[in-house]
Parts: sequence; structure tokens; C-alpha cells
Amino acid sequence: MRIAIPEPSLPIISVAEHKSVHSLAKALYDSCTAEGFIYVCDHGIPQEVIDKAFAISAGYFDGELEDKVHLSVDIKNNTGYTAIRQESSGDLKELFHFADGHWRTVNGVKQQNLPAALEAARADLDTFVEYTNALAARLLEGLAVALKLQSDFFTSQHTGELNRMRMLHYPPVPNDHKDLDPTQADIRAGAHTDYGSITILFQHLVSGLQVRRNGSWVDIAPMKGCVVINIGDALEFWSGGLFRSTLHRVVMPRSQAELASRYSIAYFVHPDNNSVLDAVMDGSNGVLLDRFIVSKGLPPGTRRISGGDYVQHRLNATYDAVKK
Ligand SMILES: O=C(O)CCC(=O)C(=O)O
Ligand SMILES: [Fe+2]
Repeated sequence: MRIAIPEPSLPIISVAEHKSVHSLAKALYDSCTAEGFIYVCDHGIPQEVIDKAFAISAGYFDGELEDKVHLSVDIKNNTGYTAIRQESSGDLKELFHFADGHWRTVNGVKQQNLPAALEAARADLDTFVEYTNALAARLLEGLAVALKLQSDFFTSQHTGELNRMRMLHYPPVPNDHKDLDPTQADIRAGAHTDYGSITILFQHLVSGLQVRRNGSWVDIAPMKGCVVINIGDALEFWSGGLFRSTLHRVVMPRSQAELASRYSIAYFVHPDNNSVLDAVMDGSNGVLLDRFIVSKGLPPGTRRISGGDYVQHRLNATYDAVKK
């Protein structure tokens, strides 16, 4: 009997297989121009480092309520705790943003204060961030070469100062979905694109992530040994629209297994404060820049956007409801 093995829903790239940056660039080019979503395996982040990060995250979210919420989101620094439905999208998720501690100290800024559950695990979180930054650097080099740029074009403008590790918890949903607010549409994470350059996404066990493809939603199940990489809006712009930043979401449970808590970790690779977002591949004489500015709600007529201003602008939009 032949057993049908389901096709993976995304292309798979093994980083270790590509010894040279040119070979990696070639592999990245097709997926990034098509949809910008890829499973990446043999990525160099040890499984025990990932398992540890998930254990820390579960310990934090399941811990004492007071410890969990007392360092609430700091929109300016993009750090801290965001509660369920706190974002303007009303998502049924809670999250904690952890900044790369290396940068926070090097720049003379005091390290990010952490809740006790995370403070106790600071060294392990730093290790996770270090490995993930190393993967980000390899991918950014590959992406620069794929665009026929110098291999350090992106890494020199993504030193990690605005990168954030986002620990996510989607709380369990009751079988009848009854305790949910009937006045609001329920979604674990509403359809969105990521605003940074690339996102490195670690999914734990529970599925629910979907990506928009040809007018339908396609499931991107957790795959052991793989992370999901996706292109964000900043890199779509930088590449003159060549690389694609695609809509994705996390749906409400469709099975018994999905009713459980869902944990994931998204690592957002953001352009540096002083980088300048510039459509390097753009042959459109500014038309693309204008379209980007309008679509992201930036002041019309903006001619130069620094990475710092851009990230802040997107953050303000995300937390609009909080400020009002
Ligand atoms: O939890 C997930 O799988 C996706 C999270 C996500 O898309 C995000 O936080 O931007
Ligand atoms: Fe996302």
C-alpha cells in the first residue's frame, strides 16, 4: 500500500546545505519573490535552546498574575507585556517583548527590567537571542546577495538594536467558545503583515497559523526542526516590491487539540534606528515610495524614513487603542 505523504505547505530550505552565501541567495530568491514564507531547517539553533525558551515562556504566562502584568507594554521601547485584546486588532493573545540585552547595555541604556519569572531566566533568553541573531545575519546576507547587493548591505543596517523576541501565548478556548465576548469577532491573531525586515517564527505544538495564498488561507503547521521565516513590509519596500510580505493570521481552534494553549515565539528583525529605508531596487521614480507611505499611513510627501521612525510609526498604529 502506498502511503500518501502530504506536501509541505511551504518550500523548505536547509541553511547548512548552503555552504556559500551565493548558494543560499539562490535558494532564498524564488521563495521570497513568490510569497516570502519559508520553512528553514538545519538553522544552527540547538533544539534544547528552543525548548528552554518555550519552557520559560510557559512558566512566565502561567505564573503569578501580578508578576506577569506589572511590566506592561512600553510603546516607545517596544518592550514588556501586552494583554489579551490590548492591541487595536483585538487579538485573543498575550505577549511579552524582550529586547536584545547586548544592545541595551552597549548603548549605555539600562537593561530592560523583567518580571521575576523572566529575570531568573535572563541568561537563557540572551542565549536564545544570540543564536537567533546569528541565523538572522546569515539570512540577511543571503537576501542582500539575492538582490545583487553587497553581502553586508542589510547586516550593517540591522545590528539588532531594535530586534525583539516576542513570546506569545494564545490562551485555551472553552469548547463552546462561550466565555468569549459576543460583541467582538474572535481571532487568535487577525490577518496582518509584519512590519520589520524578517521574522523568525518558532511554533510549539498547536497549529492555527495560516498564510494567504491565491485568495485562500493555507495552514502552516509546526514542523519539528524547522522555523518559519517570513519577509516583512520593510524588506518588501527595500527590495522595490520584489520580495513579498504576505498576510498571515492565527485562527480559532478547529479541533480538540487546538483548544489548548498555543505558544509561539516570533523574533522580529528590525532595521536600525539610523538606517534609511530606501527602495534600492526601485525603478519607479518615487512612485513606489509614495505608495508605501500612503499604505502604511505615514505623512504624505515623506521623502526619507529612518528605520527608527518607521518602526515607531507602526508600533503607534498597533497600540492606537491603548493611547486613546
Ligand atoms: O503565533 C504565530 O504563529 C504567529 C505570530 C505572528 O504572526 C506575529 O506575532 O506577528
Ligand atoms: Fe506576524
